[in-house]
Amino acid sequence: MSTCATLHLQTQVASIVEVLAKAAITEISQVINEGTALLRLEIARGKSENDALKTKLVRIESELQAAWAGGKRGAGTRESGVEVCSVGVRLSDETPRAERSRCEEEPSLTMDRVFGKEWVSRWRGGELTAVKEEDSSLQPVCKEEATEPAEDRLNLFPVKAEWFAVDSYPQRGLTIGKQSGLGCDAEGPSTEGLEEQRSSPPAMEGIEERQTPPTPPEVTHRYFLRGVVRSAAADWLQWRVFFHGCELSTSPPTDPFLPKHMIYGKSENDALKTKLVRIESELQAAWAGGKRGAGTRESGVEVCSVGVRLRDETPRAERSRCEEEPSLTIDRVFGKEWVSRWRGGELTAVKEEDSPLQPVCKEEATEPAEDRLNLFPVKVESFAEDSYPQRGLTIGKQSGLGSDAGEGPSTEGLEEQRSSPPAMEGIEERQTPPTPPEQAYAVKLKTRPSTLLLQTDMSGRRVLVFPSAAELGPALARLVAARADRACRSDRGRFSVGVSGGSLVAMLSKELTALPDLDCSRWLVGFCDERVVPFGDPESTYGLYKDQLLSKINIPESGVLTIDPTLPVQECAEDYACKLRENFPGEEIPVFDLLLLGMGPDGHTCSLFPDHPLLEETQKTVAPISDSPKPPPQRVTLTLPVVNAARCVAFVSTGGSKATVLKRVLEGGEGPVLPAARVVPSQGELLWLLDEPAAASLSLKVEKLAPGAHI
Ligand SMILES: O=C(O)[C@H](O)[C@@H](O)[C@H](O)[C@H](O)COP(=O)(O)O
Repeated sequence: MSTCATLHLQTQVASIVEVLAKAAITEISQVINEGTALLRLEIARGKSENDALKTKLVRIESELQAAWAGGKRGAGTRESGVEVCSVGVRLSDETPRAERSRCEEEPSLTMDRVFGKEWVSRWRGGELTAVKEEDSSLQPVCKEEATEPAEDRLNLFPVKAEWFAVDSYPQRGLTIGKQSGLGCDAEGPSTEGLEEQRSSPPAMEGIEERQTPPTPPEVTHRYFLRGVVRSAAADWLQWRVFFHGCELSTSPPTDPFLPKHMIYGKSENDALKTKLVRIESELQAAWAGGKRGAGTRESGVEVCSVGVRLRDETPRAERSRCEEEPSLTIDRVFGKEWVSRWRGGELTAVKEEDSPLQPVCKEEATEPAEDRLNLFPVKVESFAEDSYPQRGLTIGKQSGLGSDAGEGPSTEGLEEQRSSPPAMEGIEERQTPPTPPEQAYAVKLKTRPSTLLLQTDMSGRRVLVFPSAAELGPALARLVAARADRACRSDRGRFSVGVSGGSLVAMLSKELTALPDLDCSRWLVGFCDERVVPFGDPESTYGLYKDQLLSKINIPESGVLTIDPTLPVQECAEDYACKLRENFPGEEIPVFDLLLLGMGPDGHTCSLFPDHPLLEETQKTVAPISDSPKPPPQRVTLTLPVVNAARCVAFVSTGGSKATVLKRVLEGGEGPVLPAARVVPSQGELLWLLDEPAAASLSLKVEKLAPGAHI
């Protein structure tokens, strides 16, 4: 080609390229402008969302603040002016000066174990000074006077401080609470020197404080346009155009022209969202976990000073959770430790100091309101067998619950009360004197707002009497079905029940199979004891249940834990214990939801017989016995540690032949404690279902259920 033609061609190509370049640049700048406009819109939206998030955060946090400040409604006494809160003591206007200074002096430490979470809080002078959750160390908390305008404040009160190891900090959310991030080391917050930290927020070594927002990653200023530009005018034409010195990153455009803080706004936005989610879940957890006021109205669960109380609007799921997981609240106030257990919103047991947990059951209040004393978990001494007559109940006024002037609840005098039963003014004593230990005896307390009937047999025991076995049977079946429903709805998702032999087999089988729609698909049935005989032997408890019950309900084969009767009795017990371990994973002692026990005329239960060494077994969960006084001689049996670990133990005993032994088991008497009287669940409920002939000799207070009533 001649030079002239070449030049001409080059000119043409140059002019074409120039035209295209201009078109491309126009196109690109239009795209950038649109993109920028979109980004600006996005940022503006993000900013407004930011602001909304901050506003919501401040509100949520103030709600949490209120919750914390609100503590749990006290079970304290009006007179003392000191109200015990869930997380400490709070002073009211009428708190006497002496009391106020005492509160200032003695930090109250409250440890709440509610729904498996341990919340420890320390208060001084009515102010929350430190909190901790689970095994993190106590987080000091000081509430700085807010200096920033409200909408900019990130947090104002003690929330569970998330501690970031230094290397993880930049990737994770915000440090919660500048105030609560007080001094931390690699293991998390230290608590020594809390006092000086109250003066000023200490350096958070290891965690950079957020003086200024972290700068966003450098945005590359080099713009390389790499890509395929589809020219609007010429769809058919695809050009690959490279402009040196002008490269646009191929990642989503980070507009270089936007002010930095607007880009930062997005990451802050995300961080705020993260924090908000956490705070809200904290709030939910706190409410559900039993911190009054820290929850949401929806959860409907309000924590009282010693536990959780259900409200009408408490959602069913929350209600069952409260019923399922007894909340145990340990309040250390004025140097005293009050432990209270609540289940289903009702106070089921209290104890003070190192005395064992005392059961509490509530009768409907009968006295007129004005002459009732205050509701307060009373200190009830548990009586050792030999000391019982010498020690009285420390109840009501004597234990300083109705406090005297200004001194607040006093505990002096408790000691001398041990010497002689205190005068129980305003408290009706039982008509007949209570009888010696491991007895259930009840002293009627006049308290507000209800009459607490205290039984001191150290278990949440109830004695229910039915006119006859015919009425008892259906109530038993309803009890089993109700406990099964509750257990299946719990996070265990199944119902574990232990059944006994004897007359229980026929009653239970008849009544359970009479229930409509009984769903046993998630049941696990074990045997409280079993005879080591072939399953076809009429003495085999499993054999009887298989014929009368198990073959008639929808329980899977894997849902029945049987022994291997072909093994020698020792190995048989070990094999059965192994099956329990497999079916109660992680539980050193298997915890059954319900154990159904019978009691022999000699006071035996399971295959635990009077004066037998097996009564002292504390290590094994299943023990062999070869000398059973009740034939057949070879059996395996659950031991007392397993029986007493159950969430609920229900004895069923009917017939006049049991009357004498029942009186001894339930009301005590001469001689060693019988096996059935040794069933005192440590955490669970204890129910005795009797018919009137069996209860004929009892003088203790019993419950009589109306026909069809639920237990
Ligand atoms: O297999 C067993 O023998 C039982 O488990 C046993 O502990 C039974 O429950 C009592 O002996 C009461 O039996 P009655 O209810 O028949 O009196």
